[in-house]
Amino acid sequence: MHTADTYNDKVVLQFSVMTVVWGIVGMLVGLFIAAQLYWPALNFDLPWLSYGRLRPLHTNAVIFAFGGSALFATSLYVVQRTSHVRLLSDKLAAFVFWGWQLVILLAAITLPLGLTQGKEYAELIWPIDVLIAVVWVAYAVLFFGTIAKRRVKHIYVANWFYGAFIIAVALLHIVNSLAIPVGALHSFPIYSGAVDAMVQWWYGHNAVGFFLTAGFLGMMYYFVPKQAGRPVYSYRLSIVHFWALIAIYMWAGPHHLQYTALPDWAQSLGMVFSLVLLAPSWGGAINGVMTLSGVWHKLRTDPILKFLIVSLSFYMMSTFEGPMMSIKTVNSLSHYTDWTIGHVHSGALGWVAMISIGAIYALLPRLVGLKQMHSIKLIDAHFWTHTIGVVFYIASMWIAGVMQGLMWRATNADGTLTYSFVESLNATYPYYLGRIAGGALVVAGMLIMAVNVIRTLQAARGVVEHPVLAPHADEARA
Ligand code: HEM
Ligand code: HEM
Ligand SMILES: [Cu+2]
Repeated sequence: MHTADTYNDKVVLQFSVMTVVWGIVGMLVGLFIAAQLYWPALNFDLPWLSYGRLRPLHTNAVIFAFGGSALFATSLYVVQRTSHVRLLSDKLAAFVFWGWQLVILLAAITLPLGLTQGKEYAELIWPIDVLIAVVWVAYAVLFFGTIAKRRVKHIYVANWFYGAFIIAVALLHIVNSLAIPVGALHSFPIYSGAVDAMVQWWYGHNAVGFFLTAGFLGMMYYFVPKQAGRPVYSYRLSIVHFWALIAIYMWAGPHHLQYTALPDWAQSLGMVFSLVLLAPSWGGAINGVMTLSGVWHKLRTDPILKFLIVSLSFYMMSTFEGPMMSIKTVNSLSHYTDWTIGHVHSGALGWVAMISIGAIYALLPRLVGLKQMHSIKLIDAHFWTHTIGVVFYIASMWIAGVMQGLMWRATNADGTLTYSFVESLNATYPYYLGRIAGGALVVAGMLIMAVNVIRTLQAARGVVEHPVLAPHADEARA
């Protein structure tokens, strides 16, 4: 068969396998820093094992290596299947894969060495930033080039979300990383003061909105209907919440800077847009969940569907919690506490990780010509281990966070503080132990996944060449 008549599933398989690998690595680092917060001696007095250097290693590994690989794998799979064509270029696909792995490797070296720009989620030094921009542009050309040569008239809604994710991340990365280099390893940002802070959190918040949300909604729009065997609940809703999400996310960034030197009106603006953001977030989640109308019973027997649907309930939870936390009076309690960390991980471990894991379980066997993963029982075991782990993690952080906030603000009749900081820290320790237990369960689940993936790949003989399916006649582009 001519290669143009088949899909390029090699790059999809490469990214799928690396999703599992980087998931394990990134979450192990998360577990390690969680343990450091309980047993500080675990830094072994070595600078490159210190908490301040490993924390950004954790966030970069889970967001950009684990989440990123899942997004690359699924977007490149989905865009081919829904456009009825092979990827624009195999060479470009290989460049995107190896380029991204190089970015991850460089991050894993430089962050423990303490090389950082000091901007959260944008820590990597300027030469790596340049490499990221190059790889990202290649990815954009690959994705949109494939859309351009599609053989169907319309562009499937999943691709809208992936496309928005690709464009927005390019914009965010370039604007927030603008800096003047002084030597190969150091640079100064072109912004300063409150403007720098605002640009950084415009970036940080939209990294959540587009890297950790829009792309994964693309995943939802392909894999939930596929796995349920039902069409998307409402196309009208998908279009409305797409545009609303994109228009509103961009303005909510100041909720990360409540009660700072940022002008008051900007803080209030961030709060208002955050509250409005609830609507399109839930619109999307409801569209995903309602796709199961009529086939709810499948949830009992299909653990992949469980991953996908429970991820949506965590998405709803964190997008309800976020708007609440953006309210200034609530934020004055939650900010600086572990409540924020709980919120982060209900989004990250509940929504992002669970939808990715579900999508990889659905996709990986198909790439190698098998109907399903080696063991459905192991997927179910993973589902329960993960879910219980996440609940442990976030429940610990909620209790710890609210307790910290209340202890820090408690005053005696004479106006002095009731508790010292150390007392609040002591009160937090049991909950840090709870998080370690939850994190260990999540990592254990990932190891179960690794076993299942290895067994599945052993049962197969590498990537199978799948012929490009011809579109329906009434769908085809002239
Ligand atoms: C086994 C699983 C995980 C464990 C044990 C874990 C643990 C941790 C710990 C201990 C911190 C630092 C909290 C602090 O400084 O107080 C952290 C931060 C963070 N983690 Fe995780 N994590 C895990 C999985 C993930 C995943 C899968 C993601 C994303 C997809 C993620 C995203 C983040 C982010 C964004 C932060 C920074 C939060 C902030 O600055 O507010 N984590 N994690
Ligand atoms: C409607 C949607 C959401 C809103 C309005 C929202 C709002 C907020 C607010 C108010 C904070 C606390 C800021 C602070 O006090 O420092 C926060 C932190 C955070 N949220 Fe959300 N959130 C939303 C959804 C999500 C989702 C779905 C995720 C993950 C997938 C997420 C990830 C994060 C992260 C990583 C932080 C910590 C940032 C940092 O300080 O490092 N959020 N969010
Ligand atoms: Cu935000």
